Amino acid sequence: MDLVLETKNLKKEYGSKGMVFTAVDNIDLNVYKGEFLGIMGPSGAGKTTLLNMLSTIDRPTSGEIYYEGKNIGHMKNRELSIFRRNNVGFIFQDFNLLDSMSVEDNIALPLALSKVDSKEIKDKVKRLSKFFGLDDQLRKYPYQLSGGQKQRVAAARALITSPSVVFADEPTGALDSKSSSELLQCFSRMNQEFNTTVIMVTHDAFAASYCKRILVIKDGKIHAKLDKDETRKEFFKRILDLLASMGGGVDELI
Ligand SMILES: Nc1ncnc2c1ncn2[C@@H]1O[C@H](COP(=O)(O)OP(=O)(O)OP(=O)(O)O)[C@@H](O)[C@H]1O
Repeated sequence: MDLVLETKNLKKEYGSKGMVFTAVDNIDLNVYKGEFLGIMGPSGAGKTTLLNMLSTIDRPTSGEIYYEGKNIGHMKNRELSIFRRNNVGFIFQDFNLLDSMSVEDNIALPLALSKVDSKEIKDKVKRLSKFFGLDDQLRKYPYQLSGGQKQRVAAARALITSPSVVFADEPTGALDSKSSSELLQCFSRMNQEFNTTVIMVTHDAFAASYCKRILVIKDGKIHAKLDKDETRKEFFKRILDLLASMGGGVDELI
């Protein structure tokens, strides 16, 4: 399997002398092409801090991050922002769509910013909107969509640059259970059909059960790892069992 993302001794500290708090504590991680990786853990465990460093939004205090073997720590801010635009897709809990733009323009935005040929943009928007069941929504504006539709627009936008990795931070957090299931099925399909690598932070064991592998983070460290080698329902039960066995501080995850 091809290694897409690798970290070595990844650390993030907040504060200054005498008052240092370690949010992510020496994490070593390998993520392979086509993985659907879930990151779980109690509130304050360091999940978002880890995700922000992996997705290049934030820089580590120490340690290394390699994308397809390339150390991104040496990149200057401008180079890093171009790298991010071309290699990383984002899906946030609150969608982050631009209200003044149509669905079509929201999906196309990352390519429009990269000055890609308009025919190529149209073709890609068409293909992805079909995949996400949004063909009839392209002329609408975000306020005219349901939460589930908005999140599928965000997913299409995240995929349009064919990124190495798509990061999703609590993508089902603002959705009802039916929309959550639909979105997670889309994630599984995009993972299978496009071989997209997805890294998703979630509190929700049901959402996590769609992943192929789960890391549970606690106090900034990897506390447990789970690989899916059974049906989704059986995996869901195993996740619940693990979280229950962890006891204090993880009740909120269940
Ligand atoms: N900018 C910051 N300055 C200081 N401390 C921070 C900062 N950002 C995060 N922290 C602390 O780092 C720890 C990890 O935060 P993080 O947001 O990564 O946790 P999380 O696992 O994503 O939590 P949640 O599930 O509640 O979103 C927390 O104790 C938090 O208070």
